[in-house]
Amino acid sequence: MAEAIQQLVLDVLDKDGAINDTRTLVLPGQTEPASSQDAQIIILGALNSLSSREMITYTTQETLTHVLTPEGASIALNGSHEARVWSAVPAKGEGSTVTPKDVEKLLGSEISKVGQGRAFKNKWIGKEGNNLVKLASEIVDSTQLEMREVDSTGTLKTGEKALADLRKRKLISQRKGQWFTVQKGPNFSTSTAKPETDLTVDMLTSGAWKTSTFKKYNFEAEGVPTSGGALHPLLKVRDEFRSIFLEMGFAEMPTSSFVESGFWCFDSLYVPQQHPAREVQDTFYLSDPSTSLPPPQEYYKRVARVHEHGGYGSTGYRAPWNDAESRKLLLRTHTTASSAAMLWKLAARCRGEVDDSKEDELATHSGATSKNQTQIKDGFRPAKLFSIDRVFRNETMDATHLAEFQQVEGVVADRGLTLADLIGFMRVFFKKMGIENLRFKPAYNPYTEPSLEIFAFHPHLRKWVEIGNSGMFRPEMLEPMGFPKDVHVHGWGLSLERPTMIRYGISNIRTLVGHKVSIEGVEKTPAVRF
Ligand SMILES: N[C@@H](Cc1ccccc1)C(=O)O
Repeated sequence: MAEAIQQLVLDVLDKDGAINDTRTLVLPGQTEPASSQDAQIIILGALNSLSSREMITYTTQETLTHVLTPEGASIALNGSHEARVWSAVPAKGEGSTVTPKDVEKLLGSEISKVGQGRAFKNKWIGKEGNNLVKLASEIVDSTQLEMREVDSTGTLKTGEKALADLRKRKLISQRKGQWFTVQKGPNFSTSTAKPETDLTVDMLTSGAWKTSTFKKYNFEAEGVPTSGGALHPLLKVRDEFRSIFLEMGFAEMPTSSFVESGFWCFDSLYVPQQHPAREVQDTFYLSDPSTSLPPPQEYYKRVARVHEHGGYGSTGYRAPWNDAESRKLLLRTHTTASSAAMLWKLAARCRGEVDDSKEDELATHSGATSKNQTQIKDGFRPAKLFSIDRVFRNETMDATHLAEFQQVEGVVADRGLTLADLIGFMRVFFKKMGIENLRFKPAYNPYTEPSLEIFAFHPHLRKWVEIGNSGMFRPEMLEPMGFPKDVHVHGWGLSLERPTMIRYGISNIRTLVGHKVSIEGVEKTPAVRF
């Protein structure tokens, strides 16, 4: 129906250019003019639809007209009650006689009663004995004329007072109406086909897009309000760690490669080749390519020797060395793999491989302080290095474990460092994170001795939670690199996820993966500090 009306409006506009005279619109499939409330709603809907596509413009006028009541309609047809009474009465001296009773019989009691009253008042009829007689030889039935005028024009020339009178007599009633002035719009066309809203694959393949009309963008429309972007909590906490490192004089290590060799991830760190952490259940190995480029040969030989036979005051593992194990490619299980590679580069001066007069890339990564730079001996320069990057472990995922996570790691290389330096350093470092209550527990790492697990008291959880792992790197690791005996390196590592979860009140580590966290975890949860 709506479509048909749209078509009707367009066709009329096409012929006339505009509809600005009053037209009676006969709805398709109907014979009566559209007068009902329903019809008005249908027409309005059709006009709105066309104008939203800018095919037409229209304005609406409210109209107030009058229609005849059934009684009014009968008067328009047969005359007023008084005129009918007058017609039924003979003129004077006509011979025949008519009594009021006769009129009542003829016209019914209602018409005869009201009609006689008015006809008497108008002096149209009078009484002669018991009989009624005409007093006027001719009359003008103004009520019937008024009814006919209202019927054809909806109003009366004589004005509102006369209309009010007829309404009171219940001969006419008011009717509200609407009419529309419709004009062609900028997109006028005689076709009601809806414009396309999407450019589809089908349209592209069939070529239909060439002839299709497309719905215009409505730039006035107010879009869905977007919430502002937010930094991922891991990024925020990473920034915090990074600032702490930088203000403590650390330099950031390059850690771009996720893929490492067994050599750098384990062997260089004096992790025995039979260590369970190297099993497939704990480490992801690459199948293609599966073998790394050969590591630096001299260093490699020294590492293999210390593992198999010992040296530097150590007995070694006394287990056969496997070249293939060392060359395996894997996803790094800790960023300590990068630390090892950086320390090996740092030791280049000690091995006499770097000409001191030349500036090399190490200068930018050494993080050396000016005080320490005066201590140059054996070519060694102290260094403070850090990294924050992704590591991978073949773990079963649960609320606190992921197969990949971010590791925050620092190493400090200097002469004469002791365990007290490490512990003191940890206190300063974590204090900057707002974590003051620390405990250290002896632990084991193949590459550090002594090793310490770091615990902090969590005031909300009301318990000690492990926040990191640390230790003094072993001579079996440092001396093959070429560091002199009195150079010590301490290091520590922690996950970025754990402090982030504590800070943002996130109980499931999986929430930290993906974009949901910005809505669920961060915006709704106030930051919790230790
Ligand atoms: N690699 C250790 C962290 C660590 C780094 C350096 C020294 C000691 C420990 C870990 O993954 O937990």
